[in-house]
Amino acid sequence: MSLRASSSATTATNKFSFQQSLNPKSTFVNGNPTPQSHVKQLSFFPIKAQQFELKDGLAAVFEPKMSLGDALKVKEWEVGMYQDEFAASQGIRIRRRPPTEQPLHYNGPFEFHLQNDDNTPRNILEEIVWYKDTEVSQMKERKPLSVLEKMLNDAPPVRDFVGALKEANSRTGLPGLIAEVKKASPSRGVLREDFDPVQIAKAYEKGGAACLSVLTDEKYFQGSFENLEAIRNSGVQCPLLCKEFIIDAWQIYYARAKGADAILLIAAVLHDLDIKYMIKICKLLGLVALVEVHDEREMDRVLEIEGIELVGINNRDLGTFKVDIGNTKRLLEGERGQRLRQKGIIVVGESGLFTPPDIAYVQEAGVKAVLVGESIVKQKDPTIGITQLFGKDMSS
Ligand SMILES: O=C(O)c1ccccc1NCC(=O)[C@H](O)[C@H](O)COP(=O)(O)O
Repeated sequence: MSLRASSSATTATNKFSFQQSLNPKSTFVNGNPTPQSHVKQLSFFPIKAQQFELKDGLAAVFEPKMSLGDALKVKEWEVGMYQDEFAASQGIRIRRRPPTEQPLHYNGPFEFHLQNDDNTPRNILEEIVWYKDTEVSQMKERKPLSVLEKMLNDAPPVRDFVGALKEANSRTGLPGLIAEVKKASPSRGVLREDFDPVQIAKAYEKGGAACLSVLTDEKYFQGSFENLEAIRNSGVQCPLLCKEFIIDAWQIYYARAKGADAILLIAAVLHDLDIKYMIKICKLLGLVALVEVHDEREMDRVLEIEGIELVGINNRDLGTFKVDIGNTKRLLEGERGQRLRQKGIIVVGESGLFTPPDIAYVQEAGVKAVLVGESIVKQKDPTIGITQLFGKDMSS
């Protein structure tokens, strides 16, 4: 197998190699199983060929003479280096995985890890992403794409997420509601002890929610894909957003297989090439992506990407947990708001919405939909929670 490839990262290269990562055959190199971490890393950038400057100024490219194992190690190192560098060039501070492994230290019979800047997440979002990286690798091993293909054939048909939001907005004159089925969160702890996801979903639907957002992350939100599947099979008609930290295209296929109609892409975590590629996969599967931004720079990046139908403005800073609904207004002011309208993008106001004046404030700023969790999931009867949030019965 030739390891020679272009040394520059282009869209085409990424597309090709991403597809390679989705091919279950790529878990084998020369017939031998490849450690999953290598395959994942293989999926991004090609190995750089060694370039030598010749006397006449021409560059010659040589096939590196090294074992495949060594070549993969070099590649792993390169991928880690370039991925974060590339993301950083777009203002992304979240590192996809720890820059260095935690070295083991020995002291007599004890072994321990020393913490340093390179192996300690800078904030909760980075911690979630690092954990997700390991979790997804394990899930992919258990359910490679060949298995997912069969699950996808049996998946329920996709429902029109954007259509449901538009319909609710024109029917009520208020932003369409994406009601969040969330048991807990890192910032707020457990929101509801008696958490029955299907019962809550039914109560939301009865209260007039246009769509539902179902947390599937287990470690930090106490959610699950079983919850998503159970809601989808319960007779609830609302389209479903799989609220997950997506870092790998495999997760999109998995979400669809479990009944999702929409998925979340967080611009603070994903660089532009990832977002573009993942949107293509969504379109292939009939899903819509809610692309979430928190600041002007993320909004500007997203405005340059074609094919986006839904942009969420998160009022919560996922690094610091600070919530400010003024963020929605700030990001929709002036030219940005104008460009979003020209592109026909539906804007979703997310987080920290508790009262009818909050809803009026973000609606005034330009949102056509809102994503709400805490204020309605905590109510004894979430149906009444929705009526209180909007100040009117949203079901008719
Ligand atoms: O809410 C958190 O603590 C959190 C931490 C890290 C990543 C994401 C996080 N939350 C996701 C959300 O932003 C909310 O679930 C969603 O927008 C609803 O917010 P709310 O109505 O305030 O519950």
